[in-house]
Amino acid sequence: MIERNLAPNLNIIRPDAPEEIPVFDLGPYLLGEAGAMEKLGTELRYALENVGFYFIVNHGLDQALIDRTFAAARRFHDLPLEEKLALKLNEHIRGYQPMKGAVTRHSAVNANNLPNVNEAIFFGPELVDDHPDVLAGKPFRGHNQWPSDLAGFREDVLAYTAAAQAVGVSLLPLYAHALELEVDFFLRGFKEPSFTFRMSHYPQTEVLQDNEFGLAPHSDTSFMTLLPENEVPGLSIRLPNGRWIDAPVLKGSILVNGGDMLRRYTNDRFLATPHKVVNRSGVERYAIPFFMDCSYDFVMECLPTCQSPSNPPRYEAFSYADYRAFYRASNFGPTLAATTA
Ligand SMILES: O=C(O)CCC(=O)C(=O)O
Ligand SMILES: [Fe+2]
Repeated sequence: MIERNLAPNLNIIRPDAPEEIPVFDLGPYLLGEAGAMEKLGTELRYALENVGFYFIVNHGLDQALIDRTFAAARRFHDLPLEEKLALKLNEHIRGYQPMKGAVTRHSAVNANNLPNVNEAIFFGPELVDDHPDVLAGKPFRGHNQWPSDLAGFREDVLAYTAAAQAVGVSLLPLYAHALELEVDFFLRGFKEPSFTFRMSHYPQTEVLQDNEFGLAPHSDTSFMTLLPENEVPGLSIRLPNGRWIDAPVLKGSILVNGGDMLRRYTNDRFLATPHKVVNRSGVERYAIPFFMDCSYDFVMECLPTCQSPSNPPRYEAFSYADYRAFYRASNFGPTLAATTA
């Protein structure tokens, strides 16, 4: 059972916390240069203990594929509403969530009460019809819903999610080093990563009500979120010193952050830093965050290097499905669907 202790460390404002989001060049590490893994891993520890966000550059994800995926998000959201509504979000977090279709109630930093001014379509791992989990009706293990009439869309989404997953997995040895664990520690738990891939559309909005956002202040649920650089601004981040900053723009980068599953797994050692979106750019904004988690059946037990007799585990062991079910229940509003990622 997951208890409702949502995010204690978010309430602690640390005036001394850094204001900069670190930038990591993955080039030498991906080439296997001696010492590169240890150096980056140590820097990653600092980033996740003190900021909760970092940029990666030279990450190996093809920019043409990123561009095509942004274009695919636009093409999807340009479809007539009836076609999108035919793919209505199902209980497995796959499908279309209409504009203002969800309230982010699950937030430790703001009392959100108005629906988010965005629409989105969600995908998860593509499972074959006779996958044992599908046949068994396991939660969050259903089918993706694809638009019938959008040439190349499915191929682009599948190529992008495979590529983003490869980037996420390539970072896992750094997380292991950061947490003083054997280098392949997380690779074992992430053999078949769970993920949610979200393609969001934020219409440009000049006038917002009080407490209304494109996406209200929230922390992600994920172990790791990968967000490719967006040419349209709108994302801001609440740093651990309590200050909101606009996310810096860094050409060709991917912004990575930790969510609540990482925070719980690390006994609150690594941050799940809140962020929000408001699109006042004057143009339509699209975003393609990839939320990556461990294998479906893996159980996250408080990491050995994140506990001690004076710092015992604060959370019971949990699986991806346990956390998603808890999140859905705690985020569910009386009339509106829960937000999903
Ligand atoms: O739109 C963005 O830039 C960020 C989106 C986000 O934070 C989310 O979908 O969880
Ligand atoms: Fe987010």
